Amino acid sequence: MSDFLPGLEGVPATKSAISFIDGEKGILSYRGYPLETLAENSTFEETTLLLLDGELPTKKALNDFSQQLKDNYRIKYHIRQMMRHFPHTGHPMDMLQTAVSSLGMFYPGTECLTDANSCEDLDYVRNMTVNIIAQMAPLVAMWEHIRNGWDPINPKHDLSVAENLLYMFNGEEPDPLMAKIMDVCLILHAEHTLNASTFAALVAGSTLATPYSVISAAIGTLSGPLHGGANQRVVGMLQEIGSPKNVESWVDQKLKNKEVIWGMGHREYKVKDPRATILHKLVEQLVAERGGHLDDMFVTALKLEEVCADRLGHKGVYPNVDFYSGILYSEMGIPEDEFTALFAVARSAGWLAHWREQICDNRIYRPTQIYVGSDMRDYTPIDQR
Ligand SMILES: CC(=O)SCCNC(=O)CCNC(=O)[C@H](O)C(C)(C)COP(=O)(O)OP(=O)(O)OC[C@H]1O[C@@H](n2cnc3c(N)ncnc32)[C@H](O)[C@@H]1OP(=O)(O)O
Ligand SMILES: O=C([O-])CC(=O)C(=O)O
Repeated sequence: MSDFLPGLEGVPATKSAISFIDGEKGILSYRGYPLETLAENSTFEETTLLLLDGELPTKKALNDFSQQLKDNYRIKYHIRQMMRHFPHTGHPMDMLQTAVSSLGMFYPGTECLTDANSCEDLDYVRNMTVNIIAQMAPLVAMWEHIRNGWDPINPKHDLSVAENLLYMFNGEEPDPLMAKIMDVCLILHAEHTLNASTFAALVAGSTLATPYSVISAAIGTLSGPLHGGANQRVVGMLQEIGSPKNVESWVDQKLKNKEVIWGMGHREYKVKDPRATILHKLVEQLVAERGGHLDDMFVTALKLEEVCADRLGHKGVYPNVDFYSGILYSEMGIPEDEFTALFAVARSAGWLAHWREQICDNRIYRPTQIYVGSDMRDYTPIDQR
C-alpha cells in the first residue's frame, strides 16, 4: 500500500494540458501563454476559448463564441421567480450553487454522453458549456437586485461578459476602466490547475453527472474560506486590524494562536502568487485614477504583506490571489459577500475546460482509504447497552 498523503499533497490525480504552475518561480500559464500576457492583451471571452479549445481563436471563432454567450445571458423566468423566494440574507455562493443546479432541470442530461469513454457529442458539450458560462454573471448580478427587493436588470446583449456583469449590477453601462479591470479579474481567476474546486468538478464529472451538477459541486467547494471564500475574509480581517499601526501586534497574536492569515499562503506557490502581483497593480491603478489617495484598507494591506513576509516568508507564505482581489473589488464598490461569487463566474471557464478534457478519456474517481476503525465485533441489542 502506498503512503497516505493528507490533502493529497503532491499526488498527481490527472493529466491535463490546460494550465501550468511553477510555484518556486511564481509562474502561471494557460495553454502555454503567460498569464501576464493574457491579462494585458486578451479578453475573458478569448481566454475562455483558449482554455476550452487549446488554441487562440480566429476572429470569426471568437465573434461566434461571444455571440453565443450573449444569446445565453437571459435567465429563465422560472429561475428568476425561484430566486425571489430565496431568503434575502442567503449568501451569494449558496444562491449560485442552488440556481446553477436548478438550471440543470431545464436542459437534457448526460444521456447525450452515452459512452463513458467518449466525448462524441461535442455539440452537447459546447452548448452546455456556453450556457453555464454565460449565465453565471447574470445570476450573480440579478441576486444583488433581488435580495435588495429591487427588480433585476435585464442583460444587454451587445455587452461583453465583464461589461454586462457591471451593467446588471449597477444599472448603467460601465466606465471603460472598470469594465477593463473586471475583464482582467475574470481572466486572472479563470483557471488554476487541479485546485480543490476543479478536483471536485472532476470527481463529479467522472460519474457522468450533468455539467450543472459538476459546476454546482465546484461552486460549493470554492465557497470555503481556505479556497475562494478567503477573498471575503481578507476584507473582514483588514477591517478588524483597522490601521497599519496595529498590523504587527495583530499578526503576532494570530501566529501565537496558530490561526491563519486570510489571503496568505498557497499549496503550490512558495513566492507571491503572480495573480496577486497583477491585482496589486490594478488596485494601484485604480487609486491613481482617483487622485492617488490611499485609503486605510489598502495601506493596512501593504503593511500586512510586509509583516507577513518578515514572519512567514521563510515558510514560503506570501499573498495569494484572494489577498488583493477582495481589496480591488471593495475599491470598485462591490459588496464583500459577492467577491467569491465573482471568482466562480470566472472559474466556470476552467472547471468546464477540465470537464471537457476529462470526458474524452473518463475513468470514475475511486481512491482508496486506510481503515483505522474497529475489528469485526458482535452487535449488542439496544436494551443490553
Ligand atoms: C484561491 C485559493 O484557494 S488561494 C488560497 C486561499 N486561502 C487562504 O487564503 C486561507 C489561508 N491560507 C491557508 O490556510 C493555507 O496557506 C492554504 C490552505 C492556502 C494552503 O495550505 P497548505 O498547503 O496545507 O499549507 P500548510 O498548512 O501545510 O502550511 C505550511 C506552513 O505555513 C503556515 N501557513 C500557511 N498559510 C498560512 C497562513 N495563511 N497564515 C499563517 N500561517 C500559514 C502553516 O501554518 C504551516 O506552518 P508549519 O509548517 O509551521 O506548520
Ligand atoms: O490552486 C489552488 O489550490 C487554489 C487557487 O489558487 C485557485 O484555485 O485559484
